[in-house]
Order: sequence, then structure tokens, then C-alpha cells
Amino acid sequence: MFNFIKKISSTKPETAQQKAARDSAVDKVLLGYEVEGSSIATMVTKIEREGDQLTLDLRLPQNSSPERIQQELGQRLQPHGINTIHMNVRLPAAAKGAGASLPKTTDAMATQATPTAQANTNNEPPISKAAPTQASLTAHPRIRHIIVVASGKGGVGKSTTTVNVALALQKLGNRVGVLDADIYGPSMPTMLGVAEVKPQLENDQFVPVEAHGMAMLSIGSLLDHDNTPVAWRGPKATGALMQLYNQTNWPQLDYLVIDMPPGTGDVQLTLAQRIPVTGAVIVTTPQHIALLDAQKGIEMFNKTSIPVLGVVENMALHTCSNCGHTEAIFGAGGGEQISEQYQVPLLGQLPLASGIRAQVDKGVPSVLADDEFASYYLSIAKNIEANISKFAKPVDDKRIF
Ligand SMILES: Nc1ncnc2c1ncn2[C@@H]1O[C@H](COP(=O)(O)OP(=O)(O)OP(=O)(O)O)[C@@H](O)[C@H]1O
Repeated sequence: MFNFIKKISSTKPETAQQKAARDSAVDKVLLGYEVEGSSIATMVTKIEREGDQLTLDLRLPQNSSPERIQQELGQRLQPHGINTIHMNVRLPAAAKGAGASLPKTTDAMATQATPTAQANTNNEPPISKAAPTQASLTAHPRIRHIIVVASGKGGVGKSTTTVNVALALQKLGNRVGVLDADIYGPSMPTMLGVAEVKPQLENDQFVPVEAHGMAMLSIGSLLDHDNTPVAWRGPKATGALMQLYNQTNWPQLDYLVIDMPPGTGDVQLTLAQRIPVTGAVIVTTPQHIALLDAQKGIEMFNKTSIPVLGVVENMALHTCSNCGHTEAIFGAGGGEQISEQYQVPLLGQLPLASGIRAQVDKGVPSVLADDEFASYYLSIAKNIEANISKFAKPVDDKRIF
């Protein structure tokens, strides 16, 4: 694409600690800097830093001004020790003129305060859209449906639901894969009892781990023990997740179920823009605050044109194992209320039961154990299957992974 960048090595080598601190500061600046209402972090396709030199490959929206962005980013990054920013910019077709009309680089640079910034325009055919949209994405050639399981709030039982629903879909006769994209707390390997198994690499492609007949890959397998999830925020996290999706030798699957990180931040938004998702399942508890966050999740999926397949209300009721009394510990009717408000199906309500927790802790989720809770997850899986075909995406057979 753009030719450019001569790397100038920084004078003093950084310690690992300084490097992590500076990388994290850069990520924060990128996350906080918005271009036309979206964080620029969602537009970064490649990021490299060597000392005080930062190189960014960017896909910018049509009406953005690369020059202004360089300058403003430069001002924000200079306090964090970045003195030169190299920007490789791709603009959509209609904005080709805008790119071409950049002031002559040398003059512009001469008038800029340090840090200096260099933009390179692209000789390749420009992409036709500013940011990918769901409508522009075609299905993975070997994966029929991709379902993302999301929650607005952490700790509501999203991963427990993901693993059991995936196993239930398999029990219904489907070939199923699971992608654990929860950078803040990857738990699939433990819940599936394969925490010790590392994925292999074959011809630069990950080979998913076999877990009870499912193909499983977790972001957790890429994190070192001393690499805190915080260091994976922003562009790095998105890049790692896209790598897991793109550079994995996924077998032929009817469903790939993705356990998303909780919340509605940039990582979720980027995934929503780049992975061809058939639909989203939102997990919530009946708690007021969890419901508010679930609403945000639904709205994010609506904005990114991802169909919401439905809502799962987890920890809906608790039955006391001693006296048999049933109580709505986290409130009642929240899932129904959301499903009515947003006109999305209520896929199921799960009880708060120590048995559900105990089974995932053992690495043998309820559906595998075929315990008294398995039928709840099977019913949710059946509800998903009942409607999914109407949201299927067109297949692109030419795509090579
Ligand atoms: N229905 C349930 N009954 C009892 N315990 C449950 C239920 N669902 C989940 N849990 C337990 O609640 C805890 C949180 O669940 P889980 O890790 O699935 O949530 P999460 O939303 O994925 O969390 P995070 O956002 O941290 O990834 C776990 O200990 C899990 O075993």
C-alpha cells in the first residue's frame, strides 16, 4: 500500500516496564481520540512503535482530515514520549480527492510543532467504504452461522451460558466451534476442562483445541501469565481477536459461538464491524443495573446492524435447596420487559443454582453432565435454531483463510 517509513532507532533502549507503560499510554490516547464520533482505535489496522516513533496504518472515514488528525494526535502523544508519527492512510473512494489535496508534506511538516507527523497516501485502489459494515461482510466459507454472546455488564453468567448453549447446539446435531474473545477474563478453556491444552500452529494458522467434540480457541491461550489483560486493550486486543478469527484453521462448522468481552466498548464495536455475525444473544440478570447495560448492548447491535436473536435471563429465580422456597433474588420480569421493549425474543430463563456453577467449575458444564439444568440450555438452543436461518449471510467461496 503506502511506501514510506524510515525507522530511526531511539537513543535509549526502553526497559520492559517503560515499554509496557508507554504502549498502554499510546493505546489510551488512541482510544480517547475520536474521528467522526468513533474512537480512532477502531480505525487502526496496524500499529507499531519503536522508541519515540509510532507507525499507524489507518482506514479513515470519508470526510476526515488526515492532516488535522496527525497534528492533534501528535500533540496528545508527545507528553508520552512519541516524537514522530508515521501515518499510512486509506481513504474511501469518494475521499480520494481529499487525500490528494493534502498540503505538500514538506511544507506542512515545516509549520508543525514537534512531534512531526508524516502521512502517506495510497496507490492501491481505494476501499469503497469508510468502515466495514455488516452488510458488506460475507460469511466465512466454512462457518454457517456466527453467534456472539454478549452482556452489557460483567459477571452475569455470559460465559456459563455460552459454553452450555454451544454444547446444547452440538447435542442437537450441529458441528460447533467456540471462540473465547473475553480478553478481560477468558474462561472457556477451564469451563471445558482443557485449560492445560495449548493450540498448535500449522502453516502459520492456529489449530483449535478439541473440547468435547467442539473446536475451541481462546484469547487466554495467547496471554502470558505475566501479561495482564489491561495491556491488551484497544487496538492490540482487537488485532489479537481478529487474528484468532482469521488465522485459525476452523473446521467446517454449523455454528461458531463467540464469548464476547462484557460491555459495549471499542473492542466489541470493532468485532461487530469486522466479523460477519449472524446474530447476537444478550445475557442479563434481572437486576436493574444489568438490564440497563443489556439495553445498551441491544442498542449497539442495532446500530451495527447485527440482528439480536434474543435475550437470556440468567439467575432468574432461586430455589432454596433446604426448604424448596423459590425467590426472585435479583428481581422479577426484567428479561420479559426488555424483550417486549425491543421486540426481541426471550430465549430462556435460567435458575440461579449452585449446580450450574459447580459443573462449569469442574470443566463439565450442565449440558455435558446431562444434569437437571441441561434442559434449560437445550430449550435456548432450540429457540436459537428456530429463527437463525432467516438471518444467514451470503457465503463467499472465494475467500481463502
Ligand atoms: N445460573 C447460574 N447459577 C449459579 N451460578 C451461576 C449461574 N450462571 C453463572 N454462574 C456463576 O457466576 C459466575 C460468573 O459467571 P460467568 O463467568 O459465566 O459470567 P460472565 O458474565 O462471563 O463473567 P465475566 O464478565 O467476568 O466474563 C461464575 O462463578 C459462574 O459459575
